[in-house]
This record gives sequence, C-alpha cells and structure tokens, in this order.
Amino acid sequence: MRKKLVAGNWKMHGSLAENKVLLEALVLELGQASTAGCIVCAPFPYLAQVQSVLSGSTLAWGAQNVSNHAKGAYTGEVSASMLLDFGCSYVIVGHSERRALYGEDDASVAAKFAAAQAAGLIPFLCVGETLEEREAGVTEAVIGRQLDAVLAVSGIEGIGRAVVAYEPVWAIGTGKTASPQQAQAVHAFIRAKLAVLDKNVAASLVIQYGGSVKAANAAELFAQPDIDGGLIGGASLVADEFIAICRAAQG
Ligand SMILES: O=C[C@H](O)COP(=O)(O)O
Repeated sequence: MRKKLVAGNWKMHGSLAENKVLLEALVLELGQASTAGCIVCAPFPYLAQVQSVLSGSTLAWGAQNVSNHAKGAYTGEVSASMLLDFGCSYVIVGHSERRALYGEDDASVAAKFAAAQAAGLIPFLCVGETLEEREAGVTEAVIGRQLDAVLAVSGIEGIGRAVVAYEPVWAIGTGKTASPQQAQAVHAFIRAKLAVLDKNVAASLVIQYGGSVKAANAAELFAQPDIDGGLIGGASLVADEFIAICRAAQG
C-alpha cells in the first residue's frame, strides 16, 4: 500500500521569525513517529534553519529548485549536493511557476530531475495543464509530454524513485480546486500511462495533487484511489491548516 505524502511548498515566503513559529508548531503537532509523511520545502536561505528545527523529528525537508549541473561557474545556481549538505531529502522540479516564469522547458526539467537523483535527492516532479490546455481537451497530451521528457532521460526506473505531483495550473493559488473527480481522472491517467512501462512502479508511485488544497477539502481529495497526498502552497504557511492537511493524509 502506498504511503501518503504531504509537502508544503513555501514558495518565496517566510522570514527567520515567521519560520520559527511555524516550524516549532509543526514539530509539536506532527513531529512524532506516528505522523511521518510530512515535508517542508523552504527557500534556499532558510534551509539551515529548517534543518536545525526539524532535525530529530519525523518531518523531512527539501528545496524548491536545483541546478542541473553538479558544480561549476553557474552564478546564482544551487547544486543538489549543496541541498544534501543542509539535510534535504527532496526537491521540487518542474513547478509550473518555474516553467511559466523562468523559462524551464521539459528538457531542463528532465535534466534537473536527473541531477537531483544522481546526488541522492527525491524529486517531486510537477506536471499539469493550463486552463487553455484543459479547455482545448489536451490535458492528457500535455501531461504525457511532460512525463515523456523525464522518462527519456531517467527511464521508468527514475520515475520509480520520485514523487509525481499533478498540479493543474488553473488551480494553483486561485482558490479553484480541481474537483476530486477531475483530479482522480488525471491521476489515474498518469498511473495507467506508467503501468504500460512497469506495473510495479506505477502501482507504488506516490502521485500528489496540488492546487488550492486546504484543510476543508483535503480529506475528500485524499480519499480518491489514486491521490496519495498533496503538494500544498498557501495553506502550508498557516500552521493549523498544514497540520490539519497532514492529518487528513494520515486518515
Ligand atoms: O506547489 C504548490 C502548488 O503550487 C499549490 O499552491 P496553492 O496550494 O497555493 O494553490
């Protein structure tokens, strides 16, 4: 049986003071052995703080981006091995904000995915369609293309060592959550597509949903057979909300 995972993506939010309050609340409420499966993805400058507060708890942490290069003259970039130095287990790759705002295409996402795994990190591979793509009826084609780019570089074996996050772009930060049925349909498509390559990988792959998940809608989303938790943006910044979402994933 797949374990549900909930990851908070803080995006470009936080301060040392705010983070301290939030992280300490998470450790108090979620940091016990029985509540594993909760992850915090913080901005780079705060990873040392996250490591300091979460070490010794069952909470894991990660980053929101990574270089496709291992090291070298790449001003402003952060390598996967640097993330490991700060105790990261995970990194988000291919988030739609990076695809749309920073020109990350399928090939660069695939390269970052491979670099993360080569260093020992677990990527959250984000896939998802825009509203225009959904309305044009090409949702599955878009997500299939995004998955194929990673499969071409890392293979089904690589996907088997990752987490996939389905995030419809039209549901991110908009308050418009995909209905449980809409989300389930895409999750089932992803699992069926990968099952053609490897049934075992497809059956054990954790596929998260992301897009306006809140405490109020998390349980219904997570009850769908192919939804294995969530990638949470805004609600991950509010301790009570994130704690309730993590608890919803624990059933
Ligand atoms: O990575 C998280 C997603 O972009 C969802 O963000 P949101 O929960 O604020 O809609």
